Amino acid sequence: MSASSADSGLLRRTVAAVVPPDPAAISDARLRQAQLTKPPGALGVLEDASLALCGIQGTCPPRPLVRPVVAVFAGDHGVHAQGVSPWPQEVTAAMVANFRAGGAAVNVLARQVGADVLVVDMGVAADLDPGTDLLDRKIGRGTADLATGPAMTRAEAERGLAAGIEVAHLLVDRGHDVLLTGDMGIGNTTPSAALVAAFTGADAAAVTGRGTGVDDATHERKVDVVRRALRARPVGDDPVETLASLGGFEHAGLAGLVLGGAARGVPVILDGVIAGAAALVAQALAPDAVGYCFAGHRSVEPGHTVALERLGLRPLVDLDLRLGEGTGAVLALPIVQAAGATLREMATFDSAGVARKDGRR
Ligand SMILES: O=C(O)c1ccc[n+]([C@@H]2O[C@H](COP(=O)([O-])O)[C@@H](O)[C@H]2O)c1
Ligand SMILES: Cc1cc2nc[nH]c2cc1C
Repeated sequence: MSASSADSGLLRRTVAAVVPPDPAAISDARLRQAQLTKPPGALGVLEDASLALCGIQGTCPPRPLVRPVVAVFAGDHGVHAQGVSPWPQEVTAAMVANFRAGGAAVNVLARQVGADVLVVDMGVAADLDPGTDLLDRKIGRGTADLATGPAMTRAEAERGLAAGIEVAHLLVDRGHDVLLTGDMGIGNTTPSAALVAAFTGADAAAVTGRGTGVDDATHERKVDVVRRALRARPVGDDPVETLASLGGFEHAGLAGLVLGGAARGVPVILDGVIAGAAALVAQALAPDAVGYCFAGHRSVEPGHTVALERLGLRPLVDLDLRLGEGTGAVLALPIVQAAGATLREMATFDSAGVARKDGRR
């Protein structure tokens, strides 16, 4: 079997394995929520998150999330040649080294919450030192330039999706019970904007932001690149082709991680606009996969808000972050954990002997 048919086979099987979150566990969670010693609804979004967690795990109350891991998918982008980022491409590889040394923001935040950080090389344009702290899934040394043609071949996009699925299986097999998405790739807010525009129909100007902090001229160039790519290669109804046309290797890996996590019944906490764009790919392939996702935060990038609306996910944290790496997902982890803990540990009106609103005991 060729690599490409093995990849498309894994993708097909994974999509078929994604079932909706367990409705019985969700309805048990709703009943239990109503019995907890608080006015109904008073824990707000935590209550919704607790129901979602029960659905994902297929049990009520939900199991505690004790083995979190951030998978940081890294890749470079041919579209960098269009001058869409003020940062040199070498920063991608340099930041990967920083993640591995434990010095990046995501490492600091991950240590705060006891999460492991694992880097996945999806296509960094440099040779990286091998090691157990790095998964080598390199598809190429950066994608092709999406401004002048498809960023990836279909086979490359399928390779990336399959790699992400395999990473999900590997991490769950290692005992991780919640997967957090991270990304690193200079230039990757441009393909993210293009994917969001492609999957939502939004205008390029509405979804293209300032990424790492680009000036007005660079921002205009980004919008133009996204608009021209969408015009040159109109979006069809095949999500893998759209991913290949406009996306990055890390988007493919992240979309695969979402599909793999959903297929394994494990919650996935999404980070910012790169993860949001990738989740749109996963949603187009397997709509029920979104039921396994939490939106960790809302990034400053305008395309992220558009993506979250299409995904139907409410961000748990909104702190004007625009870093990526998984930082927003990591900050949201304690909120998801807290949601489960309240459902698991709070007393009920009956157990605590607290009178209900109507005076009934
Ligand atoms: O997560 C986000 O929403 C986000 C928003 C802006 C920038 N980033 C990060 O910044 C890099 C891409 O920015 P740029 O300007 O080079 O396209 C890449 O490494 C991303 O992880 C990430
Ligand atoms: C320094 C730096 C760190 C990053 N982390 C994620 N994206 C990044 C982009 C830059 C430029």
